[in-house]
Amino acid sequence: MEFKMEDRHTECLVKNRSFLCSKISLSTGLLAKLSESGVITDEHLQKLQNIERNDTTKAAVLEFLTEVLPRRAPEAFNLFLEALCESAQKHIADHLKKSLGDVCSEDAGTFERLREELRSHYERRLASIRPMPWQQDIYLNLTDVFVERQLNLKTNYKGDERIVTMDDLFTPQQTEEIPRRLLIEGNPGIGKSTICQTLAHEWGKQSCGRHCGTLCVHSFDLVLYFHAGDFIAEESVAHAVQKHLLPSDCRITTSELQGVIEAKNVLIIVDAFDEANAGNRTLDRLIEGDILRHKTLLITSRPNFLQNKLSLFDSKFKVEGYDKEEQLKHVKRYAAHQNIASAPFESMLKERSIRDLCSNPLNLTLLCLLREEDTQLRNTRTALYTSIHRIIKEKAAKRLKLIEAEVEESLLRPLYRFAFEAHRENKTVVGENDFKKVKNFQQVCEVGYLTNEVIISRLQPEKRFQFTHKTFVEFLTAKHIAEMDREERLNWMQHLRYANYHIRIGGLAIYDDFNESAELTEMASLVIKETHFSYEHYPISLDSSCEASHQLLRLIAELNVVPPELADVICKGRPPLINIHYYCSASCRRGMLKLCNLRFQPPIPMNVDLRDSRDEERMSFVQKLIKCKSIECAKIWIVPDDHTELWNDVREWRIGQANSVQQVSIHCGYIRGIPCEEFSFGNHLSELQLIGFQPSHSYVLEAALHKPLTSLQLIDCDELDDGCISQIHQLLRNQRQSLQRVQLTSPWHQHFGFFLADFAQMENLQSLEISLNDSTDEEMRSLEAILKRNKLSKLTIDSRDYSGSLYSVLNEGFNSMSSLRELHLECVDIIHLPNLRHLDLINFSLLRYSILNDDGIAVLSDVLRSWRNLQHLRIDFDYDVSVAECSLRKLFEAIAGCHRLQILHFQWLEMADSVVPSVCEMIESLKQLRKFTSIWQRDESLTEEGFKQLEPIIKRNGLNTCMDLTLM
Ligand SMILES: Nc1ncnc2c1ncn2[C@@H]1O[C@H](COP(=O)(O)OP(=O)(O)OP(=O)(O)O)[C@@H](O)[C@H]1O
Repeated sequence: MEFKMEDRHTECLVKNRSFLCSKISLSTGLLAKLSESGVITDEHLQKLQNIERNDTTKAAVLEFLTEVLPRRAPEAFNLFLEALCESAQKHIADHLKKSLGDVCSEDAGTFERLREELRSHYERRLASIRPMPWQQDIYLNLTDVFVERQLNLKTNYKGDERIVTMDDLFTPQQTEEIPRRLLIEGNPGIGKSTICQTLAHEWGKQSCGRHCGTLCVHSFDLVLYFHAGDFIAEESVAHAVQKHLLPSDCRITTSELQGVIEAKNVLIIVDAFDEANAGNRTLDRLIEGDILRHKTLLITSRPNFLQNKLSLFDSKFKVEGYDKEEQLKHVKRYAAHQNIASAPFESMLKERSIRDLCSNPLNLTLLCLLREEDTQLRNTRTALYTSIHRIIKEKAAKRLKLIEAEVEESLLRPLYRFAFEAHRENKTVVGENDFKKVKNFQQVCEVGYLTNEVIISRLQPEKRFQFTHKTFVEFLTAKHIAEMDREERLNWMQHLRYANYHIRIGGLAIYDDFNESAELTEMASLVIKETHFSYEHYPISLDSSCEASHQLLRLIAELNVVPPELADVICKGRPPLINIHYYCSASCRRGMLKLCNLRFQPPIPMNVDLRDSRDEERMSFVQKLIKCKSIECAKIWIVPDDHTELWNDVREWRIGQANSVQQVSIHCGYIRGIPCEEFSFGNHLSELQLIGFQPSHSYVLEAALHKPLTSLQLIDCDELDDGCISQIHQLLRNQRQSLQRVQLTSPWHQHFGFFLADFAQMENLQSLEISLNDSTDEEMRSLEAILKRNKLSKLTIDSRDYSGSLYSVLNEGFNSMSSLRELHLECVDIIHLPNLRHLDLINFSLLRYSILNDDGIAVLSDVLRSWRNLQHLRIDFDYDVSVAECSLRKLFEAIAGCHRLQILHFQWLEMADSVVPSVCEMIESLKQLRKFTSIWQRDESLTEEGFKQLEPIIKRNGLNTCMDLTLM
């Protein structure tokens, strides 16, 4: 890249050319200094030495003066003078300085003194960051923790932007001109001051050597670093320098300062325009170019304080929040600086409850400080937000020169109410009409939770305000809820929609601010009822998720102590089973641990799905559950990355041992190889579920051969080899008496019918799930025996090839299966199974690849009418077959008659506008329905009109809905 030297430097070199050619000695010392500071490259060096050797020193110096130096970075001139001084040619440097002085009449001595004074001031005073300015003892080393920022450069009035790095700050942008007035805008705590501080500090560190490739801060002779308030009551920049940047015994007069500032290439940095913009005459003149027009001025401000001065700026930048990479860099630098492991900080970035905060550098720094200082704080989100809120409040008090109580009373309370109202309408941006009602609104904004936004419409600018983070709206809302009176609060809670709706606001500050536990109990009962906390929850499956019933867990996670009355209410409403899913938040898990401290008799069984996350927090969570007396950690789901991890998990959690978890689900998909050490389960292993089992995992089965299994499940099982088959035969024979549940299923056309003879021997078999394909007559006879024994309560059959004999065995069997409550059929044509209507099912699924044409729907509608106790229904429609609307309507009518239905799941339902009314009627009549899912509406026959009719259903109180629709 070609650079252009400052004109006055070029002039000075031209004027002194013959002097320099005859006086300069290209000594090794000088050349070494020049290359050390980056003024010349190795190539230049060689060239100069060649010229000197083949011609004369004068010729080499001339080459340097005309071809090299003028094309280097602007600061190269000063570096050249420094190199002269340091290589015993100071007299030449002095001559040049004097000559420069002739050009611009400044006192070289004053400039040097001033520069040294400022450099050492910045180097020492700006070396650390103090995130909480009133707590001077908390500081971080700037160079160690600083994360390089990106800036959005506004490229036109419409708001188009381009990303540039900090190195490009002073590079000419739209025109060739070096920008003279620069503006950086950004939200509170986003890092504006830190950018200014870094620039001044960098400059203080003398030259940049070769590092800065462009017009960097080192190209300025002087950097003057101010807070906007420094100009108040100062008549000139020189006065402000004298008062705020120099020691009082420095003895440089303001007129000397004025001379230097005028003569030199100066950068004036002014931070926080928003904090001191009123009546700041000198600063205004500086911005307007009424004074020091040719000097570079960089101003920072929160957004939209300079609205009427925007045209004066050549470059306008915006700093935005950290992206993921910058967040990671921030926490890593922080940890390295504090000399501690970065893992806990990195996992903090993933914690859902605080993830929102992490994009703001101030909040992220506070989170790091809080996490390091007090691990307790991690335990409740309320405590964490309260700490941050306290810091923001103190910062506001300092900025606004008020005492904290005044900030709370006159600014924060109105803000809490304001947030509550915004939250109710699900807004983070508020318009003029909303804030006109609030007294002192401008000051309320300055606290730091709201930022000023101006939407430029061509006709008229519109003023709007935005909350910096959505989670803060929730926190502030909770503060308001805590201040409501009791009746108002209960009334508000009663009208909330709980299902499929995260009332996070409830999860914050409210409880700790209550003294009356009667009210707390009342509220908890309401939440238990509305979120179906006490209902039976279905065991975890791969696609199950954290739902509204966990709301209570998240609420108690926020309590420091659970009062006895509240504990009573929770014990009375205990659910028969609790699931902790992979997607549960840290707050669900903390709530669960609080629940462990209550006394449940008998203990509540719990399933925990850990999947592939082995972070410290989850590991210790499981350890605590295992030890807990009130909870029986029944089943654990793990997805080990390899055999070593599997071995570690089984050992660490003592899987299968008497006093630990005895049911396990292992996802074997990633496990390769065999552990070197012996692999074994404890002697009490009662349930083993293996997903993605392959013959290479047979050592896991081996370890279960002699355990008292009640349940063995091989799901998504690969083709078995002879060794595995005989191992399973042996296992089934060993456990013939104890096994109550077996599953051998595979989506890949596998046939496991050869185990049916073993199953037929099991007297206590209650649940059978199997994939069949091409069964032999003998196998069919075994199946018939199992069905007719009438012991099964659950049956799943998945067959690619329903031979006539399988249909007839099933259809016949249904006549005598009065114990069957759960039936799942895959790839079936239901018209061959009319005897279904003799069953008394609670849970029925017609799964994928089933044939569901108009005839099938007629049979299904018919059988549904006879299942009076049905609670759970899943229908996977056939996406290759279109069905008549009247058939669908009949089906919906039949479902509408299943009054006990709680969960309804449709897959691939073609929901056209015309069937929407009957879907609505169906759901309307299902009073007990609490979950309705309809996935993948492939056809585009649902219009916005139809969707509008569905809306009241989707939003029905107490109904958890999940609809995946495509609108036309
Ligand atoms: N680039 C960065 N690298 C590391 N930490 C940063 C960075 N920027 C900001 N921080 C952290 O965030 C805190 C707040 O940043 P800063 O004071 O610069 O924000 P601001 O935009 O000036 O805010 P306000 O408008 O409230 O004055 C700093 O004290 C520092 O701890």
